[in-house]
Amino acid sequence: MKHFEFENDKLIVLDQRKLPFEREYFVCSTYHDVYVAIKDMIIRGAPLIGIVAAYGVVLGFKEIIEKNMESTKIYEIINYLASSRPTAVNLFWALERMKKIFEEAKNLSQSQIYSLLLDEARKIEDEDKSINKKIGEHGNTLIKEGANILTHCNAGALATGGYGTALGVIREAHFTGKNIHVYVDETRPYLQGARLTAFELSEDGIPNTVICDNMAGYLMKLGKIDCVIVGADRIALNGDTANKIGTYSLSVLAKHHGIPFYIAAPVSTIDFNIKSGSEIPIEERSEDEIRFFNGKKIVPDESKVFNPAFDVTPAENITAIITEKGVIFPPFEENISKLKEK
Ligand SMILES: CSC[C@@H](O)[C@@H](O)C(=O)COP(=O)(O)O
Repeated sequence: MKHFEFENDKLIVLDQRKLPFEREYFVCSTYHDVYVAIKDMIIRGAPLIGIVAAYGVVLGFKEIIEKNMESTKIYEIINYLASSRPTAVNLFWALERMKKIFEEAKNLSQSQIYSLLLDEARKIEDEDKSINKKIGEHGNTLIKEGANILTHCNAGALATGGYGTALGVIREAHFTGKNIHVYVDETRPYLQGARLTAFELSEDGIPNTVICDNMAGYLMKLGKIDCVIVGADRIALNGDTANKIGTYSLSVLAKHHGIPFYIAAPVSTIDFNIKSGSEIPIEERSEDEIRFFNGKKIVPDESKVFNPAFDVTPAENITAIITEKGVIFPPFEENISKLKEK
């Protein structure tokens, strides 16, 4: 099975908390289950959060029909799903698309509305897969033969409908025979790099080496990194980009060492409503993600912990943004605005 599938009115998702050593599935039969899957990071990654939320709306509407409720109850359900995680704009983008379909269809029968919502969710899923392939192809033009690429977190197939954004570029470079090597930041505290990215790369036979996050600067100094490619959770109009905590530090290191720093993301990750990164809400997650490691307490109780899940990389640290519509270079403000019209 794939890492998620909507079938017979159920959304079945691969439980990413258990990877790489266990393959367990979490079954979402209700929109509340979908909320839990997103909030508890059973699934994660900006594009996948959007896709899964769209199916959450479908399940929500199914419940409306079964319980003889007013169709407009869907607004409440959409708002509830929107409160699952705050940073990845793809969540709000996908919910907005679903809301639009509902509004255009609201005078039809409930079963017709249900079918249209399901069609839209499937469309969001299918589009994402082809978008990632295009991101891969555009990004590959930036990758040199034999490149050593550093990535952070997981912006792979597991974080999207398939293929991945940052890992889409990496896959494309690998499958076009460029002999690349990937350094994978383990990505504390949730370890998306060590658990998920290393797993995906290894499954595809892409040579990779996992490092602790604090080793990246040393590798750059040794001349072992040719470029950095990461995904994004939200990109502001001026190019400021929110991504997994630690991305900002990497961008500073890359700039210091004169290493190109690329963001790979679909246009749906651009928030055309915000001017700069200071407007991006940064999720704070449970202290326990830091206090505990593998179920074992590692921090003294007396110590406080702080667990922001994302940070914002300023546009001036970004060499280019790779999208399905092409590679965007500075001036970002001007070039990102043009994407809206394309
Ligand atoms: C293609 S996924 C891009 C981003 O969503 C990814 O880099 C990231 O930061 C994921 O964070 P997560 O907290 O695991 O959802």
